[in-house]
Amino acid sequence: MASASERKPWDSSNLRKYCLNFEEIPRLPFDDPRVDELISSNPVIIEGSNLVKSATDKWNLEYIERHMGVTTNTVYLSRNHKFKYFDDKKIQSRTNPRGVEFSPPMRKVEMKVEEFMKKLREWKRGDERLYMQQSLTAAVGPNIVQDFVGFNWKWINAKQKTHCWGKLTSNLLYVSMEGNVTPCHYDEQENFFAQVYGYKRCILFSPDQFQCMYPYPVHHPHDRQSMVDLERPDHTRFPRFKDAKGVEAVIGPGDVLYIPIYWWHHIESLMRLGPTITINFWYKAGPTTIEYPLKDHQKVSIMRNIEKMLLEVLQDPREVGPLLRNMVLGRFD
Ligand SMILES: O=C(O)C(=O)C[C@H](CCCc1ccccc1)C(=O)O
Ligand SMILES: [Zn+2]
Repeated sequence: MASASERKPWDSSNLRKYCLNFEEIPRLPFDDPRVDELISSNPVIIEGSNLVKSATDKWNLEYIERHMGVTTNTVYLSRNHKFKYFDDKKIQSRTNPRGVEFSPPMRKVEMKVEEFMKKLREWKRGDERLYMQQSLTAAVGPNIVQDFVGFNWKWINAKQKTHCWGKLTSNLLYVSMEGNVTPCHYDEQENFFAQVYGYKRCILFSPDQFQCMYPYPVHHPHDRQSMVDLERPDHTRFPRFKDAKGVEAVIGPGDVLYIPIYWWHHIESLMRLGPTITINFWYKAGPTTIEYPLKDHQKVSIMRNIEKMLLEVLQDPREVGPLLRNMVLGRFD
């Protein structure tokens, strides 16, 4: 019988079941030269970087509650376990004059950290689930500022330089309930995803899986999210999804997952294993050198620009699909 320290902290009963099988994301020590060979076009879990050691050593919910400071924090509430992000600027935008109906799947409230933690402690089945997603700024308490200052900036600044990324735009602090799911989406920034407390399962798909992932239209509030429900995929509407090839890993305290720009990612806090705390490091993309053949993420960016331009000229989002269909059907086969 493995001792408590060697016993695996989780097993398959903590993971949600999906119809796809996934390859494992490689795990490498931070000083392994293969890390830099993988970065910028492949995900990789980097071990032993001590990137957020000042946090993994001390942070838990009690510490966050005591030191988060007096400002309110952004908390999402969902009636189910899915926290499907939506861009509220796209709900009643001028290019959506007829208000194509959209019912947000979750709601956003500003909460003091004490209130958030109280709701977490008193949560019972049937209550709305909570997910705090707060940008780490100087407004947090002095202890957390101190821990932030103590991150391994030497290591991550060197990574930013080696890979010619743009500036660090934000560090988001995620405090999630067990079992919460962030459905599959991509971001337009490079991401070092540092796990501080608890375990998260991360399922990633490359940008070249675009045809299998069926993203919402760019003008839709769920822009950048996949329309496919990983738990109950509609194989009639999304026939190519069954061919999607994903990679996955469960990350724990001290692990840093590199999520390359434009890579699809689904993130779940393991079930029945308690709350999770993560800090992300979002970087602007580096300069785009145009070399042929174009990379798949560059084609995603081109498709996004075409949809944006069409919306600008057509104005009515309902005309974008028909025009694109008329333009390609039977003409480029
Ligand atoms: O760090 C990342 O990129 C993640 O996706 C982390 C994810 C929460 C992200 C919430 C969100 C989704 C879409 C747009 C902006 C924000 C998690 O850890 O649950
Ligand atoms: Zn994301």
